[in-house]
Amino acid sequence: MAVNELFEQLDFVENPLYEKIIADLMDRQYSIVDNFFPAEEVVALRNSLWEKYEEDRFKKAAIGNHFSEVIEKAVRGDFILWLNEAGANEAEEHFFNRINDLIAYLNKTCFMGILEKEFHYAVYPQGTFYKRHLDTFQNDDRRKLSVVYYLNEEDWLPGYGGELVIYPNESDRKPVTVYPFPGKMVIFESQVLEHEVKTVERERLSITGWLKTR
Ligand SMILES: O=C(O)CCC(=O)C(=O)O
Ligand SMILES: [Fe+2]
Repeated sequence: MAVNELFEQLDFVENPLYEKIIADLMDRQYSIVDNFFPAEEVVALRNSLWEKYEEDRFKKAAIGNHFSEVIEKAVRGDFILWLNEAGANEAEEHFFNRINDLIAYLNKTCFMGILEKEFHYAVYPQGTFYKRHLDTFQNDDRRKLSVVYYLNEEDWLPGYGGELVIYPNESDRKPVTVYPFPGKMVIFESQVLEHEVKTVERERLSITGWLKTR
């Protein structure tokens, strides 16, 4: 039986966007998608972030259990709030629907074995950054794919800083600079690619998360 016939039998619908993400990941361990969600969903998520931020629910992000606050501040300066899928509001529910759809696709087509996920909002106040690191530094080797989704205002400019810089593994490939424009999603292999967030000149908003194996 031809593969396409098999997929038809499994009620499989090929998704060109997901196929591009998969091809990018196989080729260079990261993928950048400019409009993963419709613009109104970005606005809804940004409003949801602000609401919770103003309720004082965000905490200074840590880098593990064994570091002092001083060291942590020299490594990363963002404030985070973990999302709870069970208690998601409407905007977050849309977000999780799309993420779950992507996970189902990855598991079906690539046998990635993603069984868990975790996501947090992040706010980088002016002057903060996140030094070069690997997302598995907390000894969480179940983190397979890192997902970053930017919620900045529509008028975000490159000069505001806060670029994500990804360092490819192959020494012949140059670092990749990603501007955190609203609606942009970056997916990369957590165990492979080091990256950093450059100093921000404006408050920088995002959702960051991980797709995890057992
Ligand atoms: O916000 C970004 O662009 C990356 C964030 C990051 O590297 C992290 O939270 O581990
Ligand atoms: Fe990271």
